[in-house]
Amino acid sequence: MYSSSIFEGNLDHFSDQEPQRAPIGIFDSGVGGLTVLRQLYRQLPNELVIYFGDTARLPYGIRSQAEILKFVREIITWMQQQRVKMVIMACNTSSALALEAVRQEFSIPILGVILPGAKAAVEQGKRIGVIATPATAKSNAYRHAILEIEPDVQVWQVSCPEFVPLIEQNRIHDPYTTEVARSYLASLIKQEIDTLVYGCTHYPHLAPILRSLLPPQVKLVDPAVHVVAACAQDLDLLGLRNTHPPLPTRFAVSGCPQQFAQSGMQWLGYTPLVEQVCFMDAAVSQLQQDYVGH
Ligand SMILES: N[C@H](CCC(=O)O)C(=O)O
Repeated sequence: MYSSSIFEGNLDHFSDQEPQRAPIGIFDSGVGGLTVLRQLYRQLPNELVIYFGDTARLPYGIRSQAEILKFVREIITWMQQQRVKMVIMACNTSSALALEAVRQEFSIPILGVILPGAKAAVEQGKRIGVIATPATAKSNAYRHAILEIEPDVQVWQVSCPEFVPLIEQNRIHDPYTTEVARSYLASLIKQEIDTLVYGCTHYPHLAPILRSLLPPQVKLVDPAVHVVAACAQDLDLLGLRNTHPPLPTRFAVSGCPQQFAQSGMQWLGYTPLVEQVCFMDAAVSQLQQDYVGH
């Protein structure tokens, strides 16, 4: 399982003089991973972070496993070149479809969000709903992880294809988003769930809407909280926790930096400085998006 898998790789990567000072790499398709970054600021305020958003190729949730695996390999290779000490996949879709494969391929510790989220869910309830991207729901990753930890619970998963585009387009306060959320939650409310897992890192951005639609007794589980707690534990185990004062987070995207800076601002409380990283394939996706947009 996940904690022990960290020690399976070789740790040559950490032979730098002060490996504790190396950054943690966090990635997502877009602004979803900022929900994980916010947790990292709360729980591990001394850590330096490199955040990557693959905005030229989002949404990930409608991609095939082969595509996700290719993207994730590219991102982790780039992060290794930036000499990160650990990677957090702040993306459920990547964690569901690519985590196991890349853990075999890279020596660097890589954390996914699904197992920490599943562990937290079974501590909270017995009738567990999971809202997720189409790819994550189809993979059954949450169902399997939850039932492996606790077979004596029930799990319902709902695929929510419209959420990520609405969040990325800054349409959270649009009444249409509330209507979409109402329809996605209907079957879960009917099943009388007692716990709801955010099975996509974008969804905590919708917390006020989801909270207002759910019965008050339903507990919300945000895997971001728990993956960062696991990260803290693993940094301690590896002797990699940074105790020096923090440096500013470095942000990079494959798409338009200005757009990310603008939408990221509302979640971060400051305007991030964003650079562009060019992966060949992502550049082609961006050109296609630009072309469709004109
Ligand atoms: N935020 C990601 C990706 C969503 C997407 O791009 O579809 C996730 O947790 O699944």
